[in-house]
Amino acid sequence: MKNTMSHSAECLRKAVPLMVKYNIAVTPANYALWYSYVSGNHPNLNQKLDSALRTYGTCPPALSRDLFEEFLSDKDLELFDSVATEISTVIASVEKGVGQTLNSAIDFSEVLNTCNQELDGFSSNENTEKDILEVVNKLSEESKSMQQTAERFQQQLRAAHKEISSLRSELKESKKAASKDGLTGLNNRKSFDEDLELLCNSHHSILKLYLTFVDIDHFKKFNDDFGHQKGDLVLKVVADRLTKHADQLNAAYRYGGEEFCILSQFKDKREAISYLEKIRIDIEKLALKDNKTGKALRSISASFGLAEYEGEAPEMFIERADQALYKAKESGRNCIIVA
Ligand SMILES: Nc1nc2c(ncn2[C@@H]2O[C@H](COP(=O)(O)OP(=O)(O)OP(=O)(O)O)[C@@H](O)[C@H]2O)c(=O)[nH]1
Repeated sequence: MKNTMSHSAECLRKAVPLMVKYNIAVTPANYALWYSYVSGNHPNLNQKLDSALRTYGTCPPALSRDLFEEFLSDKDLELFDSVATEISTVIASVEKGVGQTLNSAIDFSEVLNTCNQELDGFSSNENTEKDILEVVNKLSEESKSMQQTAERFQQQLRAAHKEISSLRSELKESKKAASKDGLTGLNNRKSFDEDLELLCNSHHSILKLYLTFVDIDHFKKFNDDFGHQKGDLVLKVVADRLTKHADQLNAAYRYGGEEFCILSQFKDKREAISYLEKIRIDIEKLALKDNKTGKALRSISASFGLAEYEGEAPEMFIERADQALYKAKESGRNCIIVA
């Protein structure tokens, strides 16, 4: 893969007309996808896109999403992001250069105007004076047109700069969205897998690493009695409780379905348990109401399975915390069990 700045800029430039041609929505995710297509980094991606274009004459949104997920790694997105940053920097420096040129053009024009005025009052040799005035007028005209061109150029650069800046912030947003759970807004399973791997591999802190599984009790019954939508509401309010207690050392995730998990760092198990106890009580105290009737819904509770990291593989760590959760359910639910 060619990795030069000009190659990257070329790819960015080529991506947009293709997206327009094939009627692709200009979202940051699609832009990154088509940037990748043009740069040819993933031959299989190109094959699949080409086949979609042959079949549908476009790439349907659902397929674009699948291709984005399948082919665009965080590394690709970082590369795309850094290309956008580089281009933005280049534009900024060119803009500065043009700004300076513009200023010198204005200076130049002023000098010429002054000369012009001085020459106006000069009358010793009419022919020479006329000649000089003509030259100065011509120079002055040229300087003005140079100034206009530079102004236009600067406007174009400003527009490009703005476009790249908003593209970068949108890309950041789309990356953020890719790491969050759509229903609860918590970190999603993908983020959990990444964070767990990272923490297990780099855990040398004086604090210990803990994993807790949190599972809502008798949730199936709640769904059955009040409907799936009310069930979703329960997931959201429980997620809110977890978020309320989250901080730099305690990150909460939706693991899947009605199951959540927390990656924490504490001095010891006692600290970890007292932290979880606060969350358990907060969930127990939730007073859910039916929005329409105002009637109180059934109270809810959650069970907790906690494991301290013992240097094992992440899967084993998960397994132990899961086992602890299983025991919490067996022990009557609404409690914390340590592996
Ligand atoms: N409303 C809603 N329900 C979900 C979602 N994901 C999973 N569920 C439901 O969560 C329920 C989980 O039920 P079970 O695993 O049997 O466990 P439980 O009823 O919570 O009982 P215990 O865990 O044994 O206390 C199932 O009925 C799933 O349909 C979701 O996103 N929204």
